Amino acid sequence: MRLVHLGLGNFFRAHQAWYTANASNAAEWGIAAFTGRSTKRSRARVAALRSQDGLYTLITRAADGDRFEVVRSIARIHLGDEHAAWLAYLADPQVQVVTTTITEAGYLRGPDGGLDVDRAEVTTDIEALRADAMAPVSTAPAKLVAGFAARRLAGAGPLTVVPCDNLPGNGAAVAQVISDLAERVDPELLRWIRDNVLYATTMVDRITPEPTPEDFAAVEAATGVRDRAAIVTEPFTEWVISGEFAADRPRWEDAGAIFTTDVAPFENRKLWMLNGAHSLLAYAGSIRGHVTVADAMRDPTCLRWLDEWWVASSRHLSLPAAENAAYRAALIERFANPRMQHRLDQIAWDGSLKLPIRVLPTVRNELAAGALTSGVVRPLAAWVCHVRGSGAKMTDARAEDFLPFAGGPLPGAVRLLLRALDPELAENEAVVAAVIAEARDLGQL
Ligand SMILES: NC(=O)c1ccc[n+]([C@@H]2O[C@H](COP(=O)([O-])OP(=O)(O)OC[C@H]3O[C@@H](n4cnc5c(N)ncnc54)[C@H](O)[C@@H]3O)[C@@H](O)[C@H]2O)c1
Ligand SMILES: O=P(O)(O)OC[C@@H](O)[C@@H](O)[C@H](O)[C@H](O)CO
Repeated sequence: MRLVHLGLGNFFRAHQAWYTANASNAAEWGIAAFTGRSTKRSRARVAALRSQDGLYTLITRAADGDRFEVVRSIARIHLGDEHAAWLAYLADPQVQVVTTTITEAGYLRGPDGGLDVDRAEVTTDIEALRADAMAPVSTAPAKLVAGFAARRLAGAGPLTVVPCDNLPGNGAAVAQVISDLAERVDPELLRWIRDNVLYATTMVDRITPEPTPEDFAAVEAATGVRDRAAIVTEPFTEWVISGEFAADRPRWEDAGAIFTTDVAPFENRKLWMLNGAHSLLAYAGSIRGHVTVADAMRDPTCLRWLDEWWVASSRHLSLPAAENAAYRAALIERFANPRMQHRLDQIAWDGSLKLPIRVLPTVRNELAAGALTSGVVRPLAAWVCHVRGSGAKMTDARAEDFLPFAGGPLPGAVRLLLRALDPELAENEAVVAAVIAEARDLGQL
């Protein structure tokens, strides 16, 4: 094992595990994969993958047919609470890379981007690590810090963390939460981390929905194998990576990954145009009764909303306009793939953490340009409606911070809900008025 992954979910199997399997030096890079948590869903995944020795079928689903491929890069499979195994891998000098896909919520960032030290689970983990730097812990930042403590003790040398979640500047973001946590645990350990751990920054892109029983049946029909760990993804895939690596790494570039000095222009385009549009459809499209992205793409009203969103978001990107137009054309084709069942309620999860990343930059940019239109605030208004019970069912890691303000007359609720996303924006009367008007248009009284 030379690579450890935290957050064994759908996306990792369609993306990083696939790139690693297709690297020219793949034979040197077995992955030990851990789920982020130990939920019932995680246990089912672990059981399915273990029963297949880590092998699984990747279904690449184009509009005109499926391609089936067995991915062979996962060598060990663990539940998130198998702490002794986690420490043992991180203490092994052969292990030189840690990748993560733990969702935006998993980094436990507060409003300033640093570690949210007011959260109970963070406090509990800090106390545990103060007593014993390798104690069992539950949060991802604490697991990484405990792993680094084990690595330091073993003298196993430097390594690189490669975050693969939809967070802008994800390398700096994870470095910050690690440093915030380690400084509260042990200054010596913090020093070691600063000297030995490097963080890559990545933009990741490949639409990967939750697989369905029909997907498992498709694998069985085509290959004769009953594969309960199969994953469906789209043909399009992108991985843009920047940053130095502390030691060795898989040659992901041989599988198509792009190494660059600045991920930000690609990251902004992806987060604003793809993920922003996804969130728009998740909230506004589900209010119109749509269940999947492809359903919404058959609705001319949703297409008009997307058009308005893309005009607004793309004009603030630094990449050439012609490239952005091509990206947008490709998005229309990707979203409309009629054979992908990408559920809007899956995309809608954790909106309070996603909207500040995917939607608010465009709202601020358009506000600064004096161009605040209904098309720009629609994702925010639709999220307000979603929180007040319209469209897709709400699931949000921060629900307790804003749900108490969601009821009552719309104007007051809009102001308080916006405050939960961005206090400054909530003070802007033009924004508040535009969101109220658009929420009314979407059916709120
Ligand atoms: N699915 C996609 O199309 C896609 C594409 C690009 C990027 N991503 C990124 O990957 C992330 C995961 O997507 P997925 O489709 O694999 O989801 P998933 O639900 O299949 O897997 C999520 C993984 O994260 C872990 N996790 C969830 N909450 C956590 C928490 N609070 N702390 C620690 N671990 C936690 C889970 O245990 C699981 O291992 C997304 O949130 C996104 O940032 C996904
Ligand atoms: O994965 P999430 O929950 O951050 O966001 C849901 C979708 O917008 C996302 O998964 C996209 O499909 C993906 O980012 C495409 O690369």
